[in-house]
Amino acid sequence: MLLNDPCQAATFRFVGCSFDASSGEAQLRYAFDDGAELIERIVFPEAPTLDPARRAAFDAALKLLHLIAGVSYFKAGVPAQIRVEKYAIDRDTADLLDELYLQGLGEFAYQNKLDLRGKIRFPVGAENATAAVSCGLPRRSLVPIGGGKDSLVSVELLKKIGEPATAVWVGNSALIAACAQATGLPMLNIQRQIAPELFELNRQGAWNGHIPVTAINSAILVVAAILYGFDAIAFSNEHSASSATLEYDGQAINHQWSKSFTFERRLHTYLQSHVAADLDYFSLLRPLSELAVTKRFAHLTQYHALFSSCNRNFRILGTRPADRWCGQCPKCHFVFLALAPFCTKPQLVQIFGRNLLDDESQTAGFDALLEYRHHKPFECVGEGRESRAAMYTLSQRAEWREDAIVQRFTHEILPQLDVTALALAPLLQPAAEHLLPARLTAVLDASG
Ligand SMILES: CC(=O)N[C@H]1[C@@H](OP(=O)(O)OP(=O)(O)OC[C@H]2O[C@@H](n3ccc(=O)[nH]c3=O)[C@H](O)[C@@H]2O)O[C@H](CO)[C@@H](O)[C@@H]1O[C@H](C)C(=O)N[C@@H](C)C(=O)N[C@@H](CCC(=O)O)C(=O)O
Ligand SMILES: Nc1ncnc2c1ncn2[C@@H]1O[C@H](COP(=O)(O)OP(=O)(O)OP(=O)(O)O)[C@@H](O)[C@H]1O
Repeated sequence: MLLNDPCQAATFRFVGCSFDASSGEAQLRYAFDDGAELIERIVFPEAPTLDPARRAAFDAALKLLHLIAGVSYFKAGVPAQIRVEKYAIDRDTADLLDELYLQGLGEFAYQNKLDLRGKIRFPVGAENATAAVSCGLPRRSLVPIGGGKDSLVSVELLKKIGEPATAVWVGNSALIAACAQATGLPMLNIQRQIAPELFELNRQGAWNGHIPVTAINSAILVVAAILYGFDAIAFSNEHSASSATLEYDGQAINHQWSKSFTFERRLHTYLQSHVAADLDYFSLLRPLSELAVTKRFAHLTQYHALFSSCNRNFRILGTRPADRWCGQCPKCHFVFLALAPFCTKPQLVQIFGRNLLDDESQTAGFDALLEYRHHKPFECVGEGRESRAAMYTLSQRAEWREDAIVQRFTHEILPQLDVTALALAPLLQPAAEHLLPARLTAVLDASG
């Protein structure tokens, strides 16, 4: 199949979106210039008949999903012009998208040596919308499950305070399904099929790189919340996700931008004013650092043989690790290091099947986490100060201090650091910022 070269296109078109109530399939259509349509399909299983009170909210949510999910395709060509057909968007919507596309594609632009500043402009064709109204959403939470530790910590916090919740995931990962099953919560699995032509465009050399996938999952779950009736979407994005990966040319580049508090607040406000006034979008773990999360996860032994944070498990096309942890990537390195202060050594080695801290070939990977001679990796890992505090803690423990990577830290890196900045305890204190609805703030006490 030979497709138009998206890098030569003048315009990226949001061609239209639709929802088939009988099959539960949403179709999101895009194109470059007058090229073939790229159609993403998202299937909401056993979709109930839409409550008429929620019709307007559903239509607004579907358009928002169309606009946000377009980032996967837009990035293949990054044309100068954006056209939204079939419906018009207002200033607030355009501002939200301009920021999401610029910041969410920050890593993509940095890696591809592109400067997108001032170049992404969604066209405004409508007056600002009148304020959204409440649409009678029942009081219950959707908890997105990613297969990793964070969402499982959230699940257990919600159970502790008796919040009615459903575990939801996007895509067909068996690993995520097993974690969701183990929560014992009701489950909802939403299928997502990226337009296959995108993979062909990638093979033909289109622009490629990281996209703000949490924003896409968020928009899918907003549609689900309105369709099935949930008034809360409880993500599990920690405080540390707001820190930039690096600074470049005056711009903060954050791999995890769509997990940041900035994006959370932006989407939360937008949804309540433009989609449904009674829908709460927030992260339950926002006050917690990565280390505060791993401390809690260390006690959730029922999930230790099931979870994985290694993103190689979640590829659509590429090869996946045989045994849940590839042991080579930044996520494997970070989660090993961040759990180590809170687990016994045999427990941790059993989870990973090996001791990554006693493997000299992993030195560069751990150096990057410590921000020693490298910048923090482009992955969802904690702040450099968290990794340094965890490593320092291990260097003081008999069971870890002889291990190759820990020994090297002690002899080569530690003498260059200020020991007073390496304490674990301050990093375990909850931060004040969060958007939890009042009924859920009890989890902040339950998480102590
Ligand atoms: C699983 C993964 O990390 N994938 C990234 C990887 O993709 P790769 O080519 O190795 O394989 P596939 O996942 O099979 O994807 C094939 C191509 O499809 C495109 N694509 C995929 C999903 C999507 O939503 N939009 C897409 O455009 C893309 O062109 C793929 O090449 O490398 C890609 C290029 O850097 C990344 O775009 C892939 O990232 C996925 C979108 C993904 O799901 N990544 C998450 C695991 C991830 O990075 N999560 C973040 C959360 C932060 C955030 O929301 O920004 C994290 O954990 O750090
Ligand atoms: N396929 C998915 N479907 C729904 N939600 C997802 C999916 N993948 C990730 N998420 C959610 O996105 C957020 C960020 O994902 P992230 O990978 O950081 O979390 P995690 O998988 O719970 O933990 P870990 O940091 O150990 O990987 C979490 O709330 C997670 O539940």
